[in-house]
Amino acid sequence: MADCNNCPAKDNCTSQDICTIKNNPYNFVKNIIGVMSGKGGVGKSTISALIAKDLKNKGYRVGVMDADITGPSIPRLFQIEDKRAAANEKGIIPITTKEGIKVISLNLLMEEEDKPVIWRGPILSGIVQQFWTDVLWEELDYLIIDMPPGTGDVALTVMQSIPLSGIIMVSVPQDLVSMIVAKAINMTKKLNIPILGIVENMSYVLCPDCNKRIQIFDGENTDQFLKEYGLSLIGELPMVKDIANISVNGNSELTDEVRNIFDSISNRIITTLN
Ligand SMILES: Nc1ncnc2c1ncn2[C@@H]1O[C@H](COP(=O)(O)OP(=O)(O)OP(=O)(O)O)[C@@H](O)[C@H]1O
Repeated sequence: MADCNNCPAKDNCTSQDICTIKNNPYNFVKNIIGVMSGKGGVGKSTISALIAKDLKNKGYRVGVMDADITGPSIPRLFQIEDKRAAANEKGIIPITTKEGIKVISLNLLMEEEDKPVIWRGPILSGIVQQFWTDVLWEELDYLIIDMPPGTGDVALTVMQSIPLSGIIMVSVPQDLVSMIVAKAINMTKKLNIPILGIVENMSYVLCPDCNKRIQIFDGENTDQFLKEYGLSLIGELPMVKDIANISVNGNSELTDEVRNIFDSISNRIITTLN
């Protein structure tokens, strides 16, 4: 029988008898959102960080778990790459960013951030499990999990050993309708995890001189694809320098256009999970 007292899923769960999820008795996390993509490099980590910052701005208690163990970019996105997490008898203490967001990443536990982790799947999966069971998240309204790209071993571990409230799927226009995204969507559906929506990153380029939107890919089959899978597009982000530079400048350079898109994405998350 699972330990359900402080499980975020306890109100809607029907599988207490067979559930094997372990929860940390010190943690009370209300909502857990996995940010997933069919393949790497589409902006999943950047979007995880910017959703977390927007939720924090709205006054929520927010944490970010970097489950992309072999490509951990979350510490740099929060400019905490020089910090190292400590532990006490209760568990691992996440680093708190200047915005007040709690963050854990393997890089915050490694001596040097550029040392590769040459470990096989079961060890990587074990680390992700520990990020849930052994990190002192304490009370959070939202825990954002930057998932590893694709549908491999570690992604499966996140989905099976952490009680996710929902998934945000990140894609780029040229592969929104592709088989790779469909695989990730089907995996999520098979594991009965709700998809809160799709965020299309690098949807268009904004001309820095005239502010004209340039749509590089026409995305003509997108509507049909979304309809087929019963999903909605909850944000379309431009490809712009201020997003590419958040690990250097933080949020300070973000335009109102980009801020408004994240405001609307996080509002959708809040209302869907309420
Ligand atoms: N909308 C955007 N405009 C400009 N640059 C972007 C945008 N989104 C992401 N990038 C840049 O694209 C690169 C990849 O982004 P990111 O690391 O967030 O992707 P990822 O999907 O998490 O990658 P991985 O799967 O390898 O971890 C980064 O250099 C990031 O700064």
